[in-house]
Amino acid sequence: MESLDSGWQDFPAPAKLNLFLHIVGRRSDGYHLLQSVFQLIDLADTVSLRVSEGGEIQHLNPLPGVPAESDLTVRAARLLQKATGCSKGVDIRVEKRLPIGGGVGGGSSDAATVMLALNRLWQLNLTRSKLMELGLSLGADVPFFIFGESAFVEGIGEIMTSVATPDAAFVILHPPVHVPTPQIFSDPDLTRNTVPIRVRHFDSAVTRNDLEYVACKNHPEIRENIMWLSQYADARMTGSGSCVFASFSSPNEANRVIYDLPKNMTGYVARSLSKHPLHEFAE
Ligand SMILES: C[C@](O)(CO)[C@H](O)COP(=O)(O)OP(=O)(O)OC[C@H]1O[C@@H](n2ccc(N)nc2=O)[C@H](O)[C@@H]1O
Ligand SMILES: Nc1ncnc2c1ncn2[C@@H]1O[C@H](COP(=O)(O)OP(=O)(O)OP(=O)(O)O)[C@@H](O)[C@H]1O
Repeated sequence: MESLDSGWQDFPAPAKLNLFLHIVGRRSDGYHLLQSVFQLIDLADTVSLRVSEGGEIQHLNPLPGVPAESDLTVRAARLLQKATGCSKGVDIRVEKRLPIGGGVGGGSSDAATVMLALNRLWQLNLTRSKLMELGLSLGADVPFFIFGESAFVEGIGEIMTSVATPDAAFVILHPPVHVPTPQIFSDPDLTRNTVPIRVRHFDSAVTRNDLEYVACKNHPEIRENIMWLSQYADARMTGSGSCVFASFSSPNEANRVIYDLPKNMTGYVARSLSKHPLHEFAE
């Protein structure tokens, strides 16, 4: 949340891991009903914003292959303008660290950060629940980042309950494949009938990621990364992939795993975050 003389301010957009992800049904519109524990981690993009007068929204460094108009940060700012009639504008830059299409929610988190930050910078005073409701139209994970703490998530991603998760260090591996989320959800081999969990908690022994089988079937590199990491701890995929992760009790332990990483693999160490850094930007 650094403020620079030029009017630019920096805001973090942290990633998430799905500690487990069960598909428990499908709605008539094709969207899937899930149960998941979402965990915030301290690996983050940086979103820089500069408020302008006159209402224009500009993305100054769009991602390769993502036109500014379809970037989730621009869409988030436009959505807030439309919902509130705010006449101010904003210039946007994003320093991307989170792997795109990695299942760590990078695009959704960038969008949530723009919404939380503009709620303050444009003095909109929207409530957290209103921001969550608006954010759902941008992506299924946006409400979680606005909620801003570890959560047991249900529905298509919009129903959440705060849940305590242990402090942990994670090793996250990024197999070199891009997994389009719609491709995974539309695969005929996806199981959609996991029996719903009744107790809202996380137990790695009785949970899994239901999207993992289909993702590994289409992208063997994901299976290879899971196998490698499984030498050290229970390893599984996050979201619709491609990233896979395992949990360790200390950053030292996680760093030792990264030390062993073969040269052709990419990995990061991250720590659990108990609250989103911008949590206080909405009530
Ligand atoms: C599976 C998760 O990664 C868990 O974190 C997310 O819920 C996916 O979120 P996302 O990548 O932001 O996906 P969205 O942009 O909302 O949806 C992409 C596509 O995935 C499918 N989709 C997504 C979420 C959901 N609960 N059911 C679905 O069937 C839909 O075909 C949708 O068109
Ligand atoms: N700011 C943004 N950052 C990343 N991707 C964006 C952004 N805006 C739009 N996109 C589009 O969204 C797609 C999904 O990106 P993202 O990195 O959020 O996937 P993901 O980590 O798999 O998400 P999830 O965990 O929610 O499935 C990208 O392929 C890209 O086309």
